[in-house]
Amino acid sequence: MGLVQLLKSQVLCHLIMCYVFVVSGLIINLLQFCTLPVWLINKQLARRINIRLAYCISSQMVATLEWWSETECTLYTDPESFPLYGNENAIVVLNHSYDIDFLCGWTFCERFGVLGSSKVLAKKELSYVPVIGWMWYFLEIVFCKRKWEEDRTTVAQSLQNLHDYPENFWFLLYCEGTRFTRKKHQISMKVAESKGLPKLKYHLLPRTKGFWVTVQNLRGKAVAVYDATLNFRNNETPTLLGVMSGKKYHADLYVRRIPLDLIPEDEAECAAWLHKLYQEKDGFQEQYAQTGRFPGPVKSPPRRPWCLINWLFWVCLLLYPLGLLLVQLISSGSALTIAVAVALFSAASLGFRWMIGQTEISRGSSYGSKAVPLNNN
Ligand SMILES: CC/C=C\C/C=C\C/C=C\C/C=C\C/C=C\C/C=C\CCC(=O)SCCNC(=O)CCNC(=O)[C@H](O)C(C)(C)COP(=O)(O)OP(=O)(O)OC[C@H]1O[C@@H](n2cnc3c(N)ncnc32)[C@H](O)[C@@H]1OP(=O)(O)O
Ligand SMILES: CCCCCCCC/C=C\CCCCCCCC(=O)OC[C@@H](O)COP(=O)(O)O
Repeated sequence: MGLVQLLKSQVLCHLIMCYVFVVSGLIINLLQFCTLPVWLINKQLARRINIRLAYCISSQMVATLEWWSETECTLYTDPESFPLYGNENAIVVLNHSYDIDFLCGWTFCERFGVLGSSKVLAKKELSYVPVIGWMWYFLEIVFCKRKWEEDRTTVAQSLQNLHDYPENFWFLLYCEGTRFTRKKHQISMKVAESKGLPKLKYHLLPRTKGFWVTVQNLRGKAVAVYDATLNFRNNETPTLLGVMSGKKYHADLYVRRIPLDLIPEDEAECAAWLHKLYQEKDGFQEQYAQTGRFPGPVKSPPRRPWCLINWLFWVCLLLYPLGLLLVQLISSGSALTIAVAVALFSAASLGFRWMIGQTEISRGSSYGSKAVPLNNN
């Protein structure tokens, strides 16, 4: 292990990264809060400001992946679709199998210039996570309780609000509804069996209602569905802590562009269409397992320097006051002050660990791990 690699793997280094991320994030959250009066006067201006403020937060995590861990992100896609990415509104359907699949998604958003405006159908619990969850509130992210009776109206309304959104966005849908685990897979395959659907090897059975409601409510705004299938080379199981420790991963993403007009409007037909899509995705994963690559040519966009520049800006801005504080603390010589500082430091470390834990499948929810009574209508 080289010296730089050794440095990157140090806990102290991770704590400093978390400190910069959280403190800059809270400053940005506060700035976002200050845009509320602008909403009343000029909603589109407020949205544009929030897109840029959100970029300052999410791009820090992208910079960690691209510049700190130097993870390689390869895109498999057809050259005709490539020029359209980033220049239109689209719904992205992605498999939910890795701790950092969202971060790989963000990396592609960054490379195609839609990181600040990118959206997702997210579980409500994430809206309470400081920095990211609070940022999402101002970005008009669509939250769901994963209780259809409650979600059907709120999700549709939030999607309708996006019709006059001023900048291009990608709307991410994890149709599996939760992250892949062996147990959740077994249960969802029992559901598939009871519904007479073919089994999937690499995916959970997709939940179709969120997809249908999204497609129906974004018609006229989004023009395509991007079917995105992610995998990692050499059976890598990437984690956020691994990325922060400077581990280099190799992500491969296969994207097919499907015009939205081709997706059926009728709910049952749309559900059948999505099930078929997941069977195809399963086939792509099987091909990847056999050959180590997805179909089609490779057309990877290069990483851009902006997220690194933003990150360095916040590092420089926030490390100086931290250094000053430490010097003052030590020179004060007061045992009580030092004890309080140690307690605060420990509490902050636990808070950082909790935030990182939100990305970990091993700490995921129990959603999808219990057999739900089937509605055989
Ligand atoms: C060029 C490059 C291209 C692309 C780059 C890639 C990506 C970049 C794009 C954008 C990035 C943007 C942001 C990313 C940043 C961060 C994202 C981070 C995280 C957020 C992710 C989440 O929070 S995922 C969880 C929330 N989302 C969802 O759940 C969506 C999917 N769910 C649904 O659609 C659901 O239907 C629902 C939520 C709307 C409602 O859920 P509910 O449970 O109430 O109802 P269901 O209809 O799903 O359930 C009842 C039916 O399901 C059957 N059933 C029962 N048990 C199971 C089971 N175990 N598995 C499957 N199905 C089951 C049951 O039988 C019922 O069936 P019916 O036939 O009666 O419908
Ligand atoms: C610059 C370095 C910064 C390092 C510090 C980062 C601290 C982490 C900050 C925020 C973490 C929140 C990220 C939210 C994204 C979580 C994505 C996710 O995958 O959610 C799970 C959800 O789909 C399904 O949940 P379950 O599988 O049902 O449970």
